[in-house]
Amino acid sequence: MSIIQFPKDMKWGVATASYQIEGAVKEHGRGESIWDTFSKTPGKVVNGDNGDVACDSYHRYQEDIAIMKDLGVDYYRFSVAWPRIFPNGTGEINQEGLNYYHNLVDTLLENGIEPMCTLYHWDLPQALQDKGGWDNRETIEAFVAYAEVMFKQFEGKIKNWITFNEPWCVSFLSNFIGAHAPGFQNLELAMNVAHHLMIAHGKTVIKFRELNTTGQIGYAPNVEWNEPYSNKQEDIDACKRANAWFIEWFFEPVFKGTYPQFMVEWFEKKGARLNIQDGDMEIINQPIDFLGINYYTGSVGRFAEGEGLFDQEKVDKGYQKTDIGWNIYPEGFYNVLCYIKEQYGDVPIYITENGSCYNDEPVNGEVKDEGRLNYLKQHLISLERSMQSGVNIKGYLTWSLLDNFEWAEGYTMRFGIVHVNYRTLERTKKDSFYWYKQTISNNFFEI
Ligand SMILES: N=NNCCOCCOc1ccc(-c2cn(C[C@@H]3NC[C@@H](O)[C@H]3O)nn2)cc1
Repeated sequence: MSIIQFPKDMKWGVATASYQIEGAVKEHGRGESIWDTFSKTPGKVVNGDNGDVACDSYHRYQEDIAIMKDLGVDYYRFSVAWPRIFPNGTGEINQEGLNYYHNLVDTLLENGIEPMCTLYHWDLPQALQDKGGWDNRETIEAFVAYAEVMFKQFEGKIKNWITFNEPWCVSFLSNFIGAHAPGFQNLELAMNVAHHLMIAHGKTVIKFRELNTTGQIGYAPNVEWNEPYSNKQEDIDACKRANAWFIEWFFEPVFKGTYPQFMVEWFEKKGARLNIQDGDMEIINQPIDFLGINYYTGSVGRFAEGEGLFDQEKVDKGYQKTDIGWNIYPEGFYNVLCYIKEQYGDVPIYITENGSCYNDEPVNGEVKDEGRLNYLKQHLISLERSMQSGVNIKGYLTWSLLDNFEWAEGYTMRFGIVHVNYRTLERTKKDSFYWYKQTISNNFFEI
């Protein structure tokens, strides 16, 4: 029996997002988001599911906070629905929308739980999409104005701010692959969306500092790890490109003020060019207080001419998979964290999302989600290993507190440590909840 021990100042938490849990999409003046539109577009979401009700956390947040209090978390990472604050994206502020988040934050603080607030977790006001969305530079200014309202409203109450969740998903998954809202399939569009997101991030960090806002600010890229199948240079280069799509493309502008040239040239070969204007890179290159990292999976990859965007194919190594079909690859978690430290130094890191999809249902009031429990253990072992290797990990927040609307997969894929019955909205703590609760309390676990 051995023990995996975490440092005494380790922070533990859970994460959710507005469109995935809140519901109440027409309540108290909320405006439409691109996910309201996308989820109601036939064929975009499994079973035609949408976030109209979701987990109804808009009305049940006190119950959810009581569950978190029982869990013993330090942090609750949630996101604000921009369309609740600015129903049209800009212009008139919706006080009822602000009131909801004040009630949420006040209740968290009353229960000794620190809020970690994500300003953008994909629910762009539809009114802004109607004017080009993130492809339109005006959306950058609209976002900074929205962020400024939030900084001023929650000064001293929210001290942990994340500008953007998973800019890769917002740009490439949503505008090149087309699997998420708004669902375009244009590489150059996706690159310009990504660039505008990063400018909005930089301008928001500048605003945060100008206002002397109490607390810390960062962003939360999602990363994968592609391990070369062999030591052949073509396999190494192919995996470098695949990794850089998530890492260098979204890290270099922030940490170095440039885009990775080898990727710029690769995209140019594909006929896609960046539209960088004077001053853009200086704006993006703002020092941040922490880096959020979202990690789920990885794979072994090798060169395959003409395969995908990067002449790279995934190699099936027989890894076990979760119920959503993603490899269980804890070594990739260790590898990517060590790579980030090697490339970007000692930036404080919070794991802002790590979790797994297992669709176990309650039996006699219990949910025996052994797969999720094993995934958690394996990835926390990798996390502790990375800390022993000098990675500056400050905290770990698992995705997710609740089963919820998993985007294009709808309600068919469950990531929660708490089961949600979508008919009755009843919450049931899973075995993984009780294991995570014990791990948080002990700050260690046995294997
Ligand atoms: N890698 N190449 N893919 C090429 C082929 O893409 C097809 C689909 O791709 C993807 C890639 C990544 C994801 C994804 C989902 N989550 C989970 C959410 N994270 C934020 C939070 O809201 C969670 O719900 N994280 N990542 C989905 C689909």
